[in-house]
Amino acid sequence: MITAEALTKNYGTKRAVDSVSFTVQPGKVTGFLGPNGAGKSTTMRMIVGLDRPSIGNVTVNGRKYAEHAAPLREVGALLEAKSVHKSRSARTHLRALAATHSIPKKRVDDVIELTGLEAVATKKVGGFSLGMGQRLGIAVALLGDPQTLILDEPVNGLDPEGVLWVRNLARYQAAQGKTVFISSHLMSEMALTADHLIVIGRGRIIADAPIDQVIGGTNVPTCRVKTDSAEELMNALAAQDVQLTRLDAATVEVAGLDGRAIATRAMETGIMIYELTPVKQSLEAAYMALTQDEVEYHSHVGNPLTTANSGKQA
Ligand SMILES: Nc1ncnc2c1ncn2[C@@H]1O[C@H](COP(=O)(O)OP(=O)(O)OP(=O)(O)O)[C@@H](O)[C@H]1O
Repeated sequence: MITAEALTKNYGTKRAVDSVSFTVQPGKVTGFLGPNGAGKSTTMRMIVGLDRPSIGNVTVNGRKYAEHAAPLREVGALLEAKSVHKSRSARTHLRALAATHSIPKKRVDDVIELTGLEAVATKKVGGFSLGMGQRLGIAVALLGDPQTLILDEPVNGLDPEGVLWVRNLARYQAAQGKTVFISSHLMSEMALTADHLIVIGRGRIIADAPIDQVIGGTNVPTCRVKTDSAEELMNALAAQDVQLTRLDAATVEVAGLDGRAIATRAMETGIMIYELTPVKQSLEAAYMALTQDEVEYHSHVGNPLTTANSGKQA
């Protein structure tokens, strides 16, 4: 179990993590989500003692990371900053780490096989692709067969087979009763992997709940409607709190009204609709709704077909 209490990190005048308290439970995969710069990596780095909290504290199974006699056996971590000698081979790197914890060479061979690194195990790490580097980082995390796994963006750079493998690995480890804490920006993948989510924005926790609750909590009724009069339908449905998105010539997505309300309005205005399909809320949509006020680094290319709170067609 990971326990954070009023955990805070200041970098100069910047408060990267702002008094966060949470527990990450064993036997579950806990996803750690948040916009760029929200404080995910800083939090993870504090868990494994790579950054010192300015205020508060964080423990793994009741102790600070540095107080564990054999930290690699207690906590396996894949973090962004890698301290790998680029001229070393993957196998040499893993063996050197294993030697610090009296981990047998056999375990090194096992994690090389487990992470699909056999073919490049003797190659210099400096020449590794992004995905191979990630696999090596995961191999390091698994080396001590730890009770707790902390993976910061583990699927970054992995091919589809690798992404699936990380998902299965995380699920398997949790099923074994281990604590698994994963950050990711890939919502579709997180939806398939996590049981529980902690969402952070500008250094503060904005959600800490089972994934179904996070998705359901921001649920806005949404339907896809097919009609030959899309523009007229959008005009008829336009209202505060209704978001209308023209998906194609004959399809409008309506968020904020249920099927009955849409059908009633269409009938009142003499618009024929020939399909009305409820859309299940996605984790991505729930995440966007949760974090819309927390994003520091906005992109400015929107969907030109989306009109919020307006019935105008783009
Ligand atoms: N060593 C540092 N010195 C100064 N500021 C830092 C340092 N590390 C992180 N920060 C700042 O702290 C904030 C949180 O950064 P952090 O890397 O934890 O975010 P994140 O949620 O992991 O973001 P991303 O999704 O982009 O990886 C950011 O504003 C970042 O610029």
